[in-house]
Amino acid sequence: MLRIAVPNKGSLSGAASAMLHEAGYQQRKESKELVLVDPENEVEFFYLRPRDIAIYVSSGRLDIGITGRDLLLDSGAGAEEILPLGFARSTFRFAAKPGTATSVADFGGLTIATSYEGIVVKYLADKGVDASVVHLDGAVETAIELGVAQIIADVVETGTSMRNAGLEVVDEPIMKSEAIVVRRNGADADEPKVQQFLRRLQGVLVARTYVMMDYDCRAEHLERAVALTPGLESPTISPLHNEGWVAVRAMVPSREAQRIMDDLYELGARAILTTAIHACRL
Ligand SMILES: Nc1ncnc2c1ncn2[C@@H]1O[C@H](COP(=O)(O)OP(=O)(O)OP(=O)(O)O)[C@@H](O)[C@H]1O
Ligand SMILES: O=P(O)(O)OC[C@H]1O[C@H](OP(=O)(O)OP(=O)(O)O)[C@H](O)[C@@H]1O
Ligand SMILES: [Mg+2]
Repeated sequence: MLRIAVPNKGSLSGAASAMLHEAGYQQRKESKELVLVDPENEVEFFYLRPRDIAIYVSSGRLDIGITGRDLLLDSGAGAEEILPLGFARSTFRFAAKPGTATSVADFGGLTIATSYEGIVVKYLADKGVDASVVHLDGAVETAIELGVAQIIADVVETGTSMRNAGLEVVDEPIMKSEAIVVRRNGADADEPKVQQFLRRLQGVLVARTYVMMDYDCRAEHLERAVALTPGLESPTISPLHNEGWVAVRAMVPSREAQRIMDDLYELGARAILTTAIHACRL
């Protein structure tokens, strides 16, 4: 049985379970369940704190896990990213009251509050900046108002929390994060059960970002139409009963679907349809 760590709380938890469910796996029905066995798929899910997941996976007790890229880096655990999952996207940034600092080089002698001490200490060391770091569990934005620190380093998604605390970001983002799949450093990359799990998640990612497009067009416009809808490998072309017309079928990125439909219509294509993809293996 493949043993997989899934976030039990926080920003990653709901989206990770939703993605696993879309990939055909059973998921727990209530948040107090700690372990769930899915015998049909030969998988066992362990619901763990997102921060602990890279540590469990690096110990070799669990085969793979879903966590955040920032949490993996912060843990310093011997685990590596094998698939980005496209949700819980954020940046990790420094912020301060306006006028405190314009770059990391100004942080010398100051105190920085963060829940991600591992990332911050390493970053400051790489930059050769001598600042103190104080660890807080959350609501880090308030640390400056309460005098615990002059700088914070925290997750920024929309920037609302920082703005509400009257802070502005300082310097470039330390890193970009999103949910990822991790496994132990150096573990066998070709393990069939792991490969099958990754293919299922990749199938969900593709189903979420592509739609299937069908349309009819005159044969003389085919090359221009295909340039608009090249598909992933190459579009399917079928003859229509009406001579001189063909039917085309190709996957297109959902974000571009409406623009492509407009362009195809301009080209003379008709009966242009898009349908959702529920699952796929590429
Ligand atoms: N507002 C957010 N938007 C996107 N990702 C976020 C956000 N807040 C936290 N994350 C991501 O979630 C992961 C941290 O999860 P964790 O459960 O430890 O904290 P949390 O989501 O802030 O939950 P809580 O504060 O309720 O414990 C990190 O990968 C982080 O980048
Ligand atoms: O840029 P924003 O869209 O405002 O999102 C970022 C905020 O979201 C998270 O906080 P959370 O609500 O999890 O509280 P916490 O700080 O206690 O973890 C994170 O720690 C930031 O504070
Ligand atoms: Mg939080």
